[in-house]
Amino acid sequence: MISLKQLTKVYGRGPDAVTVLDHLDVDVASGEILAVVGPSGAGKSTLAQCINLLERPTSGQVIVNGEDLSGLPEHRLRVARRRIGTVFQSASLLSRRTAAENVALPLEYLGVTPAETKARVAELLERVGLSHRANHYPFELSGGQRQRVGIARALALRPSVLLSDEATSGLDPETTRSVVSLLRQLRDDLDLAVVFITHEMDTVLHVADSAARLDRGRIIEQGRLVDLLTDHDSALGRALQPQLSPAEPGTGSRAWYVTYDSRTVPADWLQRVSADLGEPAALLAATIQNIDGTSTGNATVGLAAADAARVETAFARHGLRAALRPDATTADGPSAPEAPAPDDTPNTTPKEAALWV
Ligand SMILES: Nc1ncnc2c1ncn2[C@@H]1O[C@H](COP(=O)(O)OP(=O)(O)OP(=O)(O)O)[C@@H](O)[C@H]1O
Repeated sequence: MISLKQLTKVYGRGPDAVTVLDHLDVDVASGEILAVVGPSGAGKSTLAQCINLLERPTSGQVIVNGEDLSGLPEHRLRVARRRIGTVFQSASLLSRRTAAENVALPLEYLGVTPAETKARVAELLERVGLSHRANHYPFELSGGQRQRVGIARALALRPSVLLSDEATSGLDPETTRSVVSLLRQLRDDLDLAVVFITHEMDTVLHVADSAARLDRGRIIEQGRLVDLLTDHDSALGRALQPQLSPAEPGTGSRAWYVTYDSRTVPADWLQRVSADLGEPAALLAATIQNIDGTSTGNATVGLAAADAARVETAFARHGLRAALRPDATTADGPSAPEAPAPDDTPNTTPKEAALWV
């Protein structure tokens, strides 16, 4: 388990001081994946660096399994850092080392015997499905395979926390899905607490158990994914919904943007709403997914009914929230907030080396 308590990072001093992280409180339990999302400049990279203590927080605590790591002196920090494995964007593998030699790196720094290292590396590569690529160099591996090597390396010292810093950014959707499914598998098999930092909102639905939105250094909303997605008033929940381009509602009909607002929306809600209103309902766009056994999603529905209050009531009766779309041809619902814009992804820095030394 990892807890951040009042975590604060201020760069500069006096009138030049910039508060980049502002009293963050976050808990991630063992066996849980928390996605941290936020627009460019929100403080995601700084948060990642404070979690693995490449940067010292200005104040507040980083507590792993009950021990506060933030105040440790440098010589003890090296050992403490082993509890947090980090996977970076594009894995940052050493190009002159094979996959196996890259995974071995943290073990070599630790002085593990060659025989033990060999056995552990073989076990780790098998866990990430790359035993057959052990002797390949990074340039001989696909992007997804390189990330798997990065994950294996991050797990080498048996951490209880895995920090994924934009680890799927830049990967194609299919590779992202396979990396995400590996992370979920590892979460379960190793009971890891995973902090998954990303600017890719659509990945969050596939990977996370819970999500937090960081904006200008503050956590402005956080919660279990299923709670966020079934709460119409959650801006983060709505931002996490896939955005669709609905079909035209047809002459005489208007388009309604509908979100799941309850955990108990019946599967046949469209027929029910249609029956309640006494008119056919046209499905113009819909995305529905199962999160923790609960159906959530959004839809655009075309209806001829003129009485808006009556339509809203008909949807509300089945646990849905409906609002008229201002323009049926636009892709976003009327109250759907803008998802954070994709932004430049951070580059890895030589500082990372400190994680293995
Ligand atoms: N060493 C530093 N000194 C001063 N300000 C910094 C430093 N590092 C980051 N910042 C500032 O902190 C803020 C957050 O930066 P950070 O890189 O953590 O955001 P981010 O959410 O990761 O953004 P992006 O997704 O674009 O990488 C920015 O305004 C940035 O200019």
